This record gives sequence, structure tokens and C-alpha cells, in this order.
Amino acid sequence: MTTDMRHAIVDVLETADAVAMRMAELFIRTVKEKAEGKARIALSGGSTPKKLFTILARPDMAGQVDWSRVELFYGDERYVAEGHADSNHASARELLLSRVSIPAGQVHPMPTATTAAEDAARYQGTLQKSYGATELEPGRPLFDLVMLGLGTDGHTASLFPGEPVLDEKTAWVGVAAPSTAPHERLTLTYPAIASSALVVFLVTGENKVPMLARLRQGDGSIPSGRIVSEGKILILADRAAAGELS
Ligand SMILES: O=C1O[C@H](COP(=O)(O)O)[C@@H](O)[C@H](O)[C@H]1O
Repeated sequence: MTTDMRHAIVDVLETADAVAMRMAELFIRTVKEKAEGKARIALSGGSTPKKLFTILARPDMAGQVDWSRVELFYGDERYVAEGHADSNHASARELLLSRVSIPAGQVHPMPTATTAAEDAARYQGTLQKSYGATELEPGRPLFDLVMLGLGTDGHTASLFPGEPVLDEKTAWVGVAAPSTAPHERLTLTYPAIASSALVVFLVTGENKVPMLARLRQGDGSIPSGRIVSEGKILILADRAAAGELS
């Protein structure tokens, strides 16, 4: 089974806080329901997941997660020095990772130490080691959960309009150099995201109304509209982002 955006489930919640809470509950459920091994979860970058990180770090929420059974990855990263204010990992570390008892070896930031192309290849190696194979196997998802955001230009992860990485068919991690956003980026590719049991888009704020409408139609002229998953796709939106379509 492959799910495309036209077959995504849409859940409209009243507020951005409610979206973050629902996402936190899904995170907890994903780990609880993982039958064996560790749950591989890709975190989204950008501004939207910050509320989620804050909620998940609360003792009443973090206490529901067996962190020894979680492996965390990233959907994308800005190619900046470790600790940079624009680093997705720095933000996740500050709001979540430094506050929960996840073993350090189970957090996999995208490296930004050599060149973007070399670090993309290194990160693919990290994913392959965790997955236990160098080729993606249909029916055995790389990720139990992939969280994604939605840019006002229709990008998701760092799959920006017009970027060659959109055409990547085999590599799991690629490089993007968007002219419309700061920093070179590393990003999961479409095939890596597709190898997932569940993809969840977090979409909040009224500036996302036009793109959310196109995402829900599976508009292939925007990068997010081309996301597929071998599992399910869920869009969690707040009422402001859902606009008239809610
Ligand atoms: O999936 C993603 O989407 C965002 C856009 O989200 P926003 O919350 O910043 O509007 C993107 O820039 C981010 O890095 C990515 O992981």
C-alpha cells in the first residue's frame, strides 16, 4: 500500500497547542506500540515543532515514554555549526533532549562538519546502520514516524521548489541550497520519507492556508504535495491554517 497526499487523513484541531498535544500523544503511542526493537522517529525542524518539544519534555508526558526504545533522527538540518541558533538539532536539544533520559547514542543529529555532500552520505550511513540494510525494503519501513512541517512556499523537510534533490530516486539523504531560505541544508529525500509507517504533517497559522489547501489536494507542483508513505499520512492542522476547508 502507498498513501499519497490525496489520501491523507486530516485532523483539524482548535489551536496550535492542541496540534502539539495531539502530536505528543502520537509520539508516545508510536513508542508504546513498537513491538520489538527501537522506534525510529524523524523530527521535523522549523518553528512548528517547538511547542511539541516543550510538551513532550514535561514530566507527565516524558514519563510515558520508554526513551531507551527510541532512536531520534531529523527530517532536515540547516548546514550550520553545532549550536547555531538556526540549527534544528540545537532547538530540539534545548527544548526536549536535554530534559529527557534518552541515551546519547540514540540521538542522531545530521552532521555539519565537512561538506554538505559528504555529510549527507555519512547520515545515510547512520540510517543504514540503524535500519540494518543498505537498501530500503518494501514492507519494512525505515521510520516508524516522520514528522514534517509545511513552508509557505510549499516546501517540506528541506525539499524546496526547484531543487535537484526533488528528483533523487535512490539516496536517502540529499543536499539543498534554496535561494529563498537561509543556509544550505541536508534533507531526507522522497524515498527515505516514503519508507515510513506514519508521516504526520504539523501545520499551524493562517499564513499556511493557501499551501495547506494545495497539500490536501496532492498538488504535485509543490514539493510537499508529492510526499508519499508506504504507511499512513496524517495532517494535523489548527483551525487558523485549515481556513474555510475546516
Ligand atoms: O518540514 C519542515 O517544514 C518546515 C517549515 O515549517 P515551519 O514550522 O518553520 O513553518 C521547515 O522549514 C523545516 O525545517 C522542516 O523540517
